[in-house]
Amino acid sequence: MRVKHLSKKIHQKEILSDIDFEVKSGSIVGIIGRNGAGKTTLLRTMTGILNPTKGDVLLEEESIFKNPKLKEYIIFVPDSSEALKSYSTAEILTIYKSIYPRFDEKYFHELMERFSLTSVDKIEKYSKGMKALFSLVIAFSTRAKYVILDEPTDGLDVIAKKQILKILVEEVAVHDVSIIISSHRLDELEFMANDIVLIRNGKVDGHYELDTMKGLYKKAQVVFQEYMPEVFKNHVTVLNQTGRVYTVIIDMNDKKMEELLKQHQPLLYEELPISLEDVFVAKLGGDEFVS
Ligand SMILES: Nc1ncnc2c1ncn2[C@@H]1O[C@H](COP(=O)(O)OP(=O)(O)OP(=O)(O)O)[C@@H](O)[C@H]1O
Repeated sequence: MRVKHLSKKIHQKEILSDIDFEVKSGSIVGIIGRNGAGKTTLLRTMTGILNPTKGDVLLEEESIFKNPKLKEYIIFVPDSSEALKSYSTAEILTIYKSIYPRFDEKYFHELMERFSLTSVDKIEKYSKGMKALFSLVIAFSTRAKYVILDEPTDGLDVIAKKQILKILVEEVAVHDVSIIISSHRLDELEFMANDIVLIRNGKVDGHYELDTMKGLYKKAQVVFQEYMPEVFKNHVTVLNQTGRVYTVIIDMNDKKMEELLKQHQPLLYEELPISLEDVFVAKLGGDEFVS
């Protein structure tokens, strides 16, 4: 799937601007960014629910807007299943079977059984976790090649989250599905995403392979004789300070760092494993970050 120079205006306000990236087949792409960055608008446009103001979404070089039949290969799971709450499981099954010609009913029943989901006369009878699982059961039963998920584990307990993460990884491995997932849970994305697209103010701020992204920064614990010299502070992102012990993120492209370390001779300099969340904070700037 190629998102090609996509822009979207809503009420004259530019929400997305020249978004351009590719989703490789059989990969998991994490869409990250601060609240209001434009992630949901991007996902809704990639699914064909919203029309772009400019640009396109291509499947095998063909526009999903010019050839709407291609939308059968894409399914969007929004972050709340409120819309269908007064329908029964059987009614939802019928609706999706009519929209998705490759809907696999056998697989649907298999997944329902696997997640111990029983049929109900109204989806609102399901708990939040059961609704989230049911949405995924429907999504994967459509046999769509691209499954687009908005905050799939938001507000769920640990067990439900684990069940969801497991089915996502399995679907990619076994059925070669591609998953595009917007999440504030960077720890979860870190566990499964191949690529990360960082959205900032409606623009792509970076598209990285996860491992490459982590290689751009180093995390370290540093202790100085006195407090951290100001010049040093200007070159790092301080994540935490306890007394004279600082946990910092260092930009690997900052050539001045090596020199500063030699010059100021910290009493202790110890590298720590870096997480996606650390990189996010470093990129979007310390306390500017709101999860
Ligand atoms: N229908 C709409 N009318 C007006 N403004 C909108 C509409 N939909 C989205 N926006 C605006 O577009 C911007 C991006 O919203 P969007 O929901 O895409 O962000 P997000 O990154 O998904 O945020 P969050 O992480 O909080 O869910 C926000 O400023 C929002 O107010």
